[in-house]
Amino acid sequence: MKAIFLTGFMGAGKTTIGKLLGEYLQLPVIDTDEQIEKKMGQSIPKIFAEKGEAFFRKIESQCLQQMPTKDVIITTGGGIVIKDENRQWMKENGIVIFLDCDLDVLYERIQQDSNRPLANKKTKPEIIHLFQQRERFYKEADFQIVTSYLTPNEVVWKIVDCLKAQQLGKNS
Ligand SMILES: Nc1ncnc2c1ncn2[C@@H]1O[C@H](COP(=O)(O)OP(=O)(O)O)[C@@H](O)[C@H]1O
Ligand SMILES: O=C(O)C1=C[C@@H](OP(=O)(O)O)[C@@H](O)[C@H](O)C1
Ligand SMILES: [Mg+2]
Repeated sequence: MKAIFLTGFMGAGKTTIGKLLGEYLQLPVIDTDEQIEKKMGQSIPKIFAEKGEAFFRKIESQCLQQMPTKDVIITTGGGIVIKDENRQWMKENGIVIFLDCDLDVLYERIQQDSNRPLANKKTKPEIIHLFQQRERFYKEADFQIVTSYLTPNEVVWKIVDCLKAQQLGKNS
């Protein structure tokens, strides 16, 4: 099976749902943020604070493009879609699933989280603006699932439905 990429804004549940999906499908899960932290030996906030966003984005693209592309679930950071080369690489190498989520729900989840430097201390209008800048990129995904009022397990089942539909499409 081709790699499954979960994309979406900060707080949409990519990391959480990826782990559950991995258990359900019995596939390994790799989180791009975790890979970056391992490679750099530093936390995401520290990388942003000491080296800046442009550096983080460079490492993020490198990590993404070194990922396996078969029988794996890859959970991405919310900003991975900004770069054309990343979106293109994911499309070419896997199935891209956009976890879409209501901005009110997202804001509640991320506003207090000091692990997300691009959300920390931002006002709600600033968060909305950031989302709007990225929305069209998220929408390039193969599938879009609205997760706002679903439990993580319900999201997993929806993803499995998408994968089955995709498989049926290929066989018909
Ligand atoms: N479907 C959901 N329902 C309720 N809470 C969720 C759901 N998905 C994620 N969460 C919670 O939201 C927070 C952010 O989830 P996370 O997986 O880190 O998001 P992302 O990786 O997309 O930034 C976590 O506290 C997680 O437990
Ligand atoms: O949206 C973004 O630009 C970011 C999202 C984060 O990942 P999550 O989407 O898992 O929070 C992480 O990659 C970094 O803080 C930047
Ligand atoms: Mg995450």
